[in-house]
Amino acid sequence: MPVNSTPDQGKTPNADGETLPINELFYSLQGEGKLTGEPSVFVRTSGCNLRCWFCDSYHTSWEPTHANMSLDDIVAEVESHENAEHVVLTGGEPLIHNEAVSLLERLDDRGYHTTVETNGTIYRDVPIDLASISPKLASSAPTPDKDPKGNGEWAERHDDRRIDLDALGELVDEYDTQLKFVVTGPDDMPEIEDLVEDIRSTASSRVPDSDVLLMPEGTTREELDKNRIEVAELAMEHGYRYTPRLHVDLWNDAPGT
Ligand SMILES: C[S@@+](CC[C@H](N)C(=O)[O-])C[C@H]1O[C@@H](n2cnc3c(N)ncnc32)[C@H](O)[C@@H]1O
Ligand SMILES: Nc1nc2[nH]cc(C(=O)O)c2c(=O)[nH]1
Ligand code: SF4
Ligand SMILES: [Mg+2]
Repeated sequence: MPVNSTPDQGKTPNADGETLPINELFYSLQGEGKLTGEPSVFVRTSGCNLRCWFCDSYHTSWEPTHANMSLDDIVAEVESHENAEHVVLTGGEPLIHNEAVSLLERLDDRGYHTTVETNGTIYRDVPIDLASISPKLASSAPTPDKDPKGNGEWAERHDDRRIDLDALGELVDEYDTQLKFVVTGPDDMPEIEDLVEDIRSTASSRVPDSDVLLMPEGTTREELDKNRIEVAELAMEHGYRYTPRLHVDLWNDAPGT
């Protein structure tokens, strides 16, 4: 269900009035990370505290669009996809919303496996089966030459906010995790290695190399064709995992996939 309109659309909030701004809700295969290939319902919230220049969900960050949906309606729509045992809460940044907590509790009560796709800047105490954390590197900054909308107005705010070691440490300690880095080229590697070491020093639990995943940057097959082999070879060189972008390989940049 792609949602391109603005609020409410006549939806009735549930008794406690909780709603979430939903950009799209669809059934697909998990395209990224350790659970790649798993049939999953994706719930994509709108709104983000960062502005990566390459954001593949432009209408949740740079120009957010959504309909406010009640949690009842979201859960009902998730349940309508009868073959899915996995739900992926993504965005935008889903953890900026207080109501994400109630949604995850309800999904957990119903026995779903929940993955949360997060940029790792916010920790919340909530039932999450896999915290899929994608910390943002310096190369994600929307500098004037890369800004998809303006002239670099977000670059400084983005850079100030993109890493919060306390939040990363808590996420790693409390949940099963994967650290999924978007790689734009070999120059990203020293920062990834330093950050992984910083997270290891901050967290109490062990962060094995097998929980560190390198994902090529790219929103189309053509873009991925240019860098997937280089990123795969970087993963081999460093002993980290490689993750494809299966949905892009299968369906390119089609919405709702
Ligand atoms: C749109 S984000 C939403 C969740 C959260 N805001 C985050 O960044 O992790 C979902 C996933 O797509 C990744 N992503 C976004 N744009 C990308 C691109 N151009 N190439 C590769 N991965 C991208 C993010 O790093 C994240 O792992
Ligand atoms: N198929 C598919 N897998 C995904 N895994 C993470 C996604 C995301 O946008 O968070 C995503 C997505 O948008 N589509
Ligand atoms: S943090 Fe995630 S949603 Fe926000 S701009 Fe970056 S990739 Fe897009
Ligand atoms: Mg995506």
